[in-house]
Amino acid sequence: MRVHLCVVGRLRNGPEYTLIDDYRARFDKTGRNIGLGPLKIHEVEAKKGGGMAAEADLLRRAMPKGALLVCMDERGKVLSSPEFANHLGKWRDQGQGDIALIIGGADGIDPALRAEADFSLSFGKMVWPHMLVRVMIAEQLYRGANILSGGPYHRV
Ligand SMILES: C[S@@+](CC[C@H](N)C(=O)[O-])C[C@H]1O[C@@H](n2cnc3c(N)ncnc32)[C@H](O)[C@@H]1O
Repeated sequence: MRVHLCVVGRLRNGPEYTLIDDYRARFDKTGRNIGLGPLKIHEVEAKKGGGMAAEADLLRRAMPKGALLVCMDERGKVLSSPEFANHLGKWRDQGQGDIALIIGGADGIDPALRAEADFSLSFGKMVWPHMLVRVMIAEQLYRGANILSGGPYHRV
């Protein structure tokens, strides 16, 4: 199951970029044996003043047709890491070819796109900067793949 991280705004070689790339590589390596990956990152940027609706159009175009749509949203469902891993495993086992994880920009995700989501995932009620959310979800994808593969990375 291919995973697409569709995000608003471009990161240019900052510290977050290095971390995301590290977790992306680890996810791909671990996921390869268990039918997960690769993780692809799609950065979109609307013209200045385009607003959430313009960003939503670009995000819709960035995700593959038929992808399961997961919106990152502080109002969404809070999961433990094993629960998130189970969701990944369930979607994979259902034969889902692609999932798209969406992270909004400074104004958030357009409500119309949020309403289209198959699942909304929250990292808690606090609002995090989108660059950090990218790092956090990349890490949780790697952690989830490790849990599903029986690896030692996740310890409670
Ligand atoms: C700076 S936040 C935008 C917040 C915006 N004020 C809103 O109401 O949606 C940028 C993006 O990061 C993600 N995000 C921020 N905090 C989050 C959280 N606690 N859980 C899940 N995603 C979060 C969401 O995708 C959000 O659109």
